[in-house]
Amino acid sequence: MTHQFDKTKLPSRHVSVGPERAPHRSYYYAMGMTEEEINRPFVAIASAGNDSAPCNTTLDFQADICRQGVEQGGGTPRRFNTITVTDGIAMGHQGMKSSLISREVIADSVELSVRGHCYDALVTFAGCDKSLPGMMMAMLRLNVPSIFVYGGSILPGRFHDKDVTVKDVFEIVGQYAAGKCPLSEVNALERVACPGHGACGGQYTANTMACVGEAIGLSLPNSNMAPAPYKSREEIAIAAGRQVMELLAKNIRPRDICTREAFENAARIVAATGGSTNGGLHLPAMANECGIDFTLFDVAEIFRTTPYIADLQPGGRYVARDMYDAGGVYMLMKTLLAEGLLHGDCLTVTGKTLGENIAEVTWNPDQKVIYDAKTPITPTGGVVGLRGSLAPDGAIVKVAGMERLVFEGPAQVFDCEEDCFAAVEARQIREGSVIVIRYEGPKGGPGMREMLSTTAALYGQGMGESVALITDGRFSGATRGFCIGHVGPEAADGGPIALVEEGDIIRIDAVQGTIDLHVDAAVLAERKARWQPRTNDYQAGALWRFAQNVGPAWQGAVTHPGAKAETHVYADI
Ligand SMILES: CC[C@H](C)C(=O)C(=O)O
Ligand SMILES: [Mg+2]
Repeated sequence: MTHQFDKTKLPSRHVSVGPERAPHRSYYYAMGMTEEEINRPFVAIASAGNDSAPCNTTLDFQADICRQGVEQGGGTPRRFNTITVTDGIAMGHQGMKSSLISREVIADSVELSVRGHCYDALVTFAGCDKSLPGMMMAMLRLNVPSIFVYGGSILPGRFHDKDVTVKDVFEIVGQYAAGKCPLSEVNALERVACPGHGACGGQYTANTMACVGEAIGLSLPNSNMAPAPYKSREEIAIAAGRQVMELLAKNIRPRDICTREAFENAARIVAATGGSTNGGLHLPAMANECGIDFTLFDVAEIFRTTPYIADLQPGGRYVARDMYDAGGVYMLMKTLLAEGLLHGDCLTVTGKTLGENIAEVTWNPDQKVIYDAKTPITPTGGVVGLRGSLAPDGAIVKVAGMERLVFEGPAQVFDCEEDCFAAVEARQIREGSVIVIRYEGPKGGPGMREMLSTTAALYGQGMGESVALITDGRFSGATRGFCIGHVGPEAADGGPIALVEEGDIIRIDAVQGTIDLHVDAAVLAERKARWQPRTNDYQAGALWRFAQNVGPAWQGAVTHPGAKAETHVYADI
């Protein structure tokens, strides 16, 4: 329905109302706008569309179509774009240091564009790991009526009669290095693994955060998991435009939706789907935007009591397309709500509660992807938080689909990912080792790299269950094996991980949730006294600036940790 708005009460009055704004209006007339359009609310449509990767290539199309919905609802759409850094292409080299930093840049650039032009509402479109949380962070920071739309997953490729994703390509690199397959096989797979537009096709970071968008209430029900090539994405984009006008009319804002309970719902979905460990970073970062204290430890507490119920890759069998066809996030939430594992009374962008939205979903007993929460794949443990003498500030591990949950072994230590990857390629990693990759934290890297190239190569070599890997860096959503990330305090801050030496015994227990370094306190104190901080290779520019401001991983590795809600709003609303 078309709403009527009193423009003099909206932020956009500063750029469109009164004689002193004649110069501003002349710009709008220059762009072909009518007087009537200038007198309507201005709705920002932020797209992370660009040519960097298939994750982003449909976003501008969807964002353009969203204009129709905004207009139907009585608003004037204003499009703009953000940058992205696409992990699949940034992976395995120094480029990955830009990845997490791009989350902050995306949030900041949406913030600045909305503030600068006094937009009244916001619809965001994103398709890749950091752009999803970056957009949602901006929505929470600005707190104007907003909706988040994911561009959709890629469809799976077919190879030797099996559904494949880019994860398989990362892993075949290890198989090739181990002499287990010819180069022709690698080259054949790389040509078919990604058959078109859309974000990485398993329950990796983009799809995990897309599920979070629905669970936390910032996205329309069952909107995000529709694959990028599906025609229904057009209707979803239009519906988002129309609905944001409803939110503006009803004055429903992201912080009315994203309460602490909503964050708990989102954390449940990460663990229930065996989702990306990045969920343990992005949820605290999003909570920080609205002054809610929801750290890695709060996320871990929810993980501890969440059944693992979605048989999705990388730990399980199915791809994101199958999840959508099975009924999507709302089907998953229906069974969790029935078991009392979700807060049904949280508000969502439909203007109704999560429980009311879920009531409209019928459970599909014929699908095989989503288990009934009464009979889960495993009672807990899609993703697990850890803490102990090696990680007093916590750590995280994905155990979905893993047999072995306790690992003890001698450390093999590397001071950067490249050194470890070279050792993997040269087959110098010893079975039973706990590989340590350090100085890769938020500050130390800087940028807290994801290490899929290394973990997938290990997996591809068949070492997935016979080594463990710990780091103050991160992992991609496609990483599998006993890989522990976000170890804090990070090495650059002189955390215990900086003090580990070759052969030290490390024990990780993902059942108890512990990670310990078995070295005498006196020995550690002596090592600590000798420890010297290092400089990294980035002493200027965006990476340097990030390193100056970034907080610890347990708080989401944000550049303004401990933000207070009241000091952190779009001033004029
Ligand atoms: C395939 C994995 C993807 C590129 C990624 O980085 C993530 O899911 O985090
Ligand atoms: Mg990633």
